[in-house]
Amino acid sequence: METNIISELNKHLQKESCIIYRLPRDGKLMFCSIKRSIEVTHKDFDHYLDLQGFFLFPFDTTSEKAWWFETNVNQFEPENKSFPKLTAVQNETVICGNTFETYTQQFKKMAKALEEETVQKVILSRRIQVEQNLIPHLAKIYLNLCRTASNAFVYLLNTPQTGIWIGASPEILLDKTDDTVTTVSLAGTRRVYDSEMDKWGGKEQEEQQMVSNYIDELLTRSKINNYKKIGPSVVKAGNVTHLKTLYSFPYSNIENKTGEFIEQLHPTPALCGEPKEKAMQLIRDTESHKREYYGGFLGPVNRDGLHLFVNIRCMKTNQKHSTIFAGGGLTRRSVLQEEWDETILKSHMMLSAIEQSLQQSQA
Ligand SMILES: C=C(O[C@H]1C=CC=C(C(=O)O)[C@@H]1O)C(=O)O
Repeated sequence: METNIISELNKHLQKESCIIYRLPRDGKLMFCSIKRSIEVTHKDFDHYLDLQGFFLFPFDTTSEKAWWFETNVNQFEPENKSFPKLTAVQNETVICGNTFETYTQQFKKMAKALEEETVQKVILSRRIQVEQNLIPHLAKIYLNLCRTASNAFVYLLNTPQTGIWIGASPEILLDKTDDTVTTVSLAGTRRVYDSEMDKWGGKEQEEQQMVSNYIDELLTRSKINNYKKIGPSVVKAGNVTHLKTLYSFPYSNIENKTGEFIEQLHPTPALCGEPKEKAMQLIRDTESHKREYYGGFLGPVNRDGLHLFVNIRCMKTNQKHSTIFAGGGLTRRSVLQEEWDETILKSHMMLSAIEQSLQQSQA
């Protein structure tokens, strides 16, 4: 059966452009062919809400384009949904990326801005490169991600405009199902094995609280008073856990102004920082890479719903190499080595999926 899915995936990947996605906790793989690619902005966002398509927005709309892809969608339901567990990464020698020295300099620059209270929180990200052509293995990598990250939105996107991206995001940006809108405040990271609430330190609770405060303020400013808030609770995302607060409110609050609302919501302090503009500038001045679509958002839309996820735990790939993006929230309480280790931890789900697929290909 698995060979079947892999050959379906490979067939689909032969196309010049395509998108494959699986919604969280869903057994169905959605295969989308792209009929049209249209450059969009937040302003014309609502125009596309009744059509069948897929949005892709970058982290920073001043440096990359945002897209709406009109799609034809076919559903594929694999029979075997009980996926085995992945092995841990064994061969770390294939990887390289920002050195610890570069990361240290960037951390120090951000720590100074935190110390001087220019910002209260800022996200420092880095890239981890795999020096290998992973394109022949993408179908297997994708399935391996579906196995490990059952709570995540798992996608694979290939378009001439954006290149190939693959990821398994645990973070909803905005979901609209049956006239209810959901968003989340997700932040703070720990290994899966120490996931009980009382093990969470002040730094993680504080950084997640900053995201919640930001959402609370936005909802109040937008005069959305009838919202429900649940959490924070501990949620699992592959090999890590996060703190999550769930927000929901009736769609009527943002009807005809969903794009405008999203423009204010994204990027939250889970990906940018607090205050937003200063954190954004600090990221532009400090990181030596462009985030491109990492930290942006993406997901399908049609008349029945809108499912947007923040593009984290993702990788961009081409025939020469692949780049995994991983970041973490810095506050005044951040410790250099712990933040560096956290980026390694966050990249492990993708690295394990790669490693496993390479082993499967050799077997
Ligand atoms: C920025 C990332 O994660 C965000 C989401 C959850 C927890 C995070 C944290 O603990 O720092 C980040 O805010 C990433 O995975 O690259």
